[in-house]
Order: sequence, then C-alpha cells, then structure tokens
Amino acid sequence: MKPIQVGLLGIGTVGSGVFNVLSRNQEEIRRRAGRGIEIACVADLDTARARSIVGENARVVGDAREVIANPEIDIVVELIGGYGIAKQLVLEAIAAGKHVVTANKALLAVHGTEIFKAAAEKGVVVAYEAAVAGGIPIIKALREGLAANQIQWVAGIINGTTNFILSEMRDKGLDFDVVLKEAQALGYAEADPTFDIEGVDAAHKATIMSAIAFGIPVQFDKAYVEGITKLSAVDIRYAEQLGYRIKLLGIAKRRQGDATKRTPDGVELRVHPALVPAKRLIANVEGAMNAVVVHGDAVGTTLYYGKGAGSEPTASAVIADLVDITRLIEADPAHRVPPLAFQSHTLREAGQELPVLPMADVVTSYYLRIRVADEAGVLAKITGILAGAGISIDAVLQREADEVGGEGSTQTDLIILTHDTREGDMDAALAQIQGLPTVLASITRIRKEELNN
Ligand SMILES: NC(=O)C1=CN([C@@H]2O[C@H](COP(=O)(O)OP(=O)(O)OC[C@H]3O[C@@H](n4cnc5c(N)ncnc54)[C@H](O)[C@@H]3O)[C@@H](O)[C@H]2O)C=CC1
Ligand SMILES: N[C@@H](CC=O)C(=O)O
Ligand code: NA
Repeated sequence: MKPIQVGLLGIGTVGSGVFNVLSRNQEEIRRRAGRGIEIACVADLDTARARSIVGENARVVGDAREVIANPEIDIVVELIGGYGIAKQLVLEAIAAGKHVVTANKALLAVHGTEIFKAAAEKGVVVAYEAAVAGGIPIIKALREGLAANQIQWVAGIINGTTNFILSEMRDKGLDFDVVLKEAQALGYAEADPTFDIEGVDAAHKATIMSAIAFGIPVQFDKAYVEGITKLSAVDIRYAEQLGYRIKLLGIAKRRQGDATKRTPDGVELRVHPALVPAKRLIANVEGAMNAVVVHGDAVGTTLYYGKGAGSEPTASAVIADLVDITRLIEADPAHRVPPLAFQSHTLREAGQELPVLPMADVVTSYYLRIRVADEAGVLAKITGILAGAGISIDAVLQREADEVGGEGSTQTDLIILTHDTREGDMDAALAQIQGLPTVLASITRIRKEELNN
C-alpha cells in the first residue's frame, strides 16, 4: 500500500524532531501503523534551513498553502505555533479534507471549539497529543485509558521551562534570567517566553485537560493564570524548611458544591505556583520534566511522567498521532475516538451544569508570609482576623528577627499554613491583615496542594 503522505507546516524544534524520528524509526513505525508514513512536503518560511534538515527526501516550499492544496497530502502537521496564521492554515487544511495533527495548545485552548466543529463537519481528525505534556501520552490516558472513571481532578507540572527554571534556581542558585536563556537555547520555551513564565502555556494545557476530563468546552478565558515571576527565593527556602517544594501547577478539579462552605458545583481551572509536600513523587519532578497526576473515582490516583518539551520527545507524540490516524484512516468517522473524549452531542455547554468557577469560589489551603513589626500582640491580631473569617490554621512559624533583617532587626516574618478555605474568604481576611499598622510589607500568599485524595 502506498505510504501515507504527510505535509509538515513549520520545521523548527518540533518539526525537525518529527522528520528525524520518522526517518530513523520508519520501519518500526510502518509495522505498527500497517503502512509507511512519509513526509512528502515541508513548508517553512526559512526554506534554506528546511532544506538543510530534509535534504533530498522531501519537497520544500515557502508557502504553507501549497502543501494544503496538494491533493497527494493525506495529513497536515501544523508545527508553526500561535493563534494567527496557524489557525487559518488548520481551518484551511480541514476545509480541504485533510486530517490534521498539531502540537499547538494555544490554538486549541482558545479556538478548539471552532476547530473541532469544523473537523467534525468535514469528517476529519484533529489530533493533538503533543499539545499537552509533550511526549507523555496524557491525552490518550485521559481519553481512552481512564474512560471508565469520573475524573475528580487533574494536577500537573505541565510547563518544562518553568520547572527547569525553578529547579536550576534552587539547586544551583542561578538567576532567573540566566536559566530562562538556557531553557530557550535548549528549545523548551515558547516563541514568546512570557507564555511560559507567566503561566499562560500551562493554562492552555490545563484548559485542554479540563475539557477532556469533564466533558466541558475549552474555556481558556475562564482560567486563573499566575506564573512564577513573583516568586521569591525566600519563599522557596521557607517552603523547603516546612517540608514542601514550590511547583507551578496546572489544576483542573471538579468541585461538588457545599452549602455550609458556600461553594457551588463547578470546575476549578487554575495555574499558579503551589506548595506540594516534598514526599509526593510530583514534588521531585525536576528540570524540564513534566508530570501529571489524575485522580479518578474508580482507579484512584495515577501518575504520568516524562519529557514535556524538546524536539524528539514532542515529536514522539506527533508521530503517535500520525500512527493513530493511519490505522483509522479508512474507518467510519463515527467510530473514531471523540476528539474531546466525550461524544460531541453530550458535551456540556459553556457555563451550564459544570461552569468554570471564579477564583473566589476555589477551595484550597495556603502558605502566608507576613512581614511584621517584631512586637507583642501582632500574632494574636492576625490569627484573630483569620479565625473571624472562619479560616483554620494548620501551623504558625516565626522566623528569628536577625534571619529577616539582620542582627537587632525590629522586623520578623510570620509564616502561617492554613487548612482548606474558600479563596474569597481568604481575600477578605488578607485585606484586613494588610491594613494593620504592624504589617510592614505586601503579604505573600502561595496556595498549597496536598494532592492526596
Ligand atoms: N518546543 C517544544 O518543546 C514544544 C513545542 N510545542 C508546540 O509546537 C509548535 C512548534 O513549536 P517549535 O517547534 O518549538 O517552534 P519553532 O519556532 O522552533 O518552529 C516553528 C517553525 O515554523 C516556521 N514558520 C513560522 N511561520 C510560518 C509560516 N507562516 N509558514 C511556514 N512556516 C512558518 C518557523 O520558521 C519555524 O521553523 C508550537 O505550537 C509549540 O507551542 C509543543 C510541545 C513542546
Ligand atoms: N514551552 C513549553 C513547551 C512544551 O509544551 C514548555 O516549556 O513546557
Ligand atoms: Na502529550
């Protein structure tokens, strides 16, 4: 049988990985797919670089639309990135009846509903394993392996760049900017690295996971997004002393409403730095590695670990999608795995039944660091405000004054760990505490995730 003909749009970090792995493992891949898979045509703005990668083995063009218009091409692989031209090209490829593979989480988290609808109308597949946690087959796990479960929560280290930065800063004492440059040189970072460090990339991925875990549409605009740029070395150190590691987590959690806690039913969708107990496996995921914990009602807690970024690890996921499509290319579209895990007519409407909750309704525990005047009665005032807001305290620590401001300092840091509380109640209490004259600096608040049930 004639090999499946693939057109590659963009041959940068991931595209070159796809080309190299497909060439290296072509015989093994053919035996798995039942047919050869061949990159027939590559489009990249930098045609000279593209030619230097593919040599004489594929046609190179500068205009992606030439690939889409080519009737010989069965599958278009979009590896350009971003929401701009990539969106137009994906929609044009679908309209031309091509199956599409993409690693573009930004595109799917923001425009996924439109793209999957267009694909369903045309009877083509849009596959996206590489878009979440790179080489880890988390989309397959959520969509197929865990199909029996009510998924209760998904929490993951899903941005390699920020995990690499946090690890290098902690272990080698390197500066943020130095490590970010290294992550860029290693091909981990997005074209615009603010997407990584401000949590946007992780939120794109968490948005996609929330959709396939709970049968809701992708709603990136409702995600809470906080990156690692405001983290300070002192909190990383204090967290360690308390038996925690700080990780940037992407969380999608189904929340059952609780009248006494005044919390409604819905889905928490959030990305932020979090204290995770150091004894958890996920707390020990270092460097550019990713890990995703999924908790299902039947299976309990499962953990998926591996390389979430980089050329060949990401290519591994892209090629797995190519193999899937090759195996199913002749199958009736109605019998394919639904792109968002649930049959499309059963997907919930945005905001209905399981709305994405506002941050005020999120329930979690907290680490607070409060710089105060080192004088009697300060702690009692603060704990009094927390108690008045119904916030229960798990532990309180006071740093020695000379640890904070040097010998003879009149300032100290109070570190408070709380039990689970509604974020809205915490906001109100912190506003009151911040107003106390004995509170000398902006309060640091980092959420704490036990990830144990
Ligand atoms: N680098 C990584 O580790 C991972 C990247 N991804 C995603 O994969 C996609 C590609 O990322 P990278 O390979 O890292 O990016 P890259 O910047 O290395 O490669 C993009 C390529 O697209 C080409 N390009 C740009 N505009 C074009 C156009 N109009 N027509 C044809 N070619 C064009 C560029 O010249 C470049 O060669 C992005 O969506 C990214 O978010 C996903 C997982 C991991
Ligand atoms: N920039 C991303 C690349 C993979 O998705 C990351 O650092 O994880
Ligand atoms: Na993946």
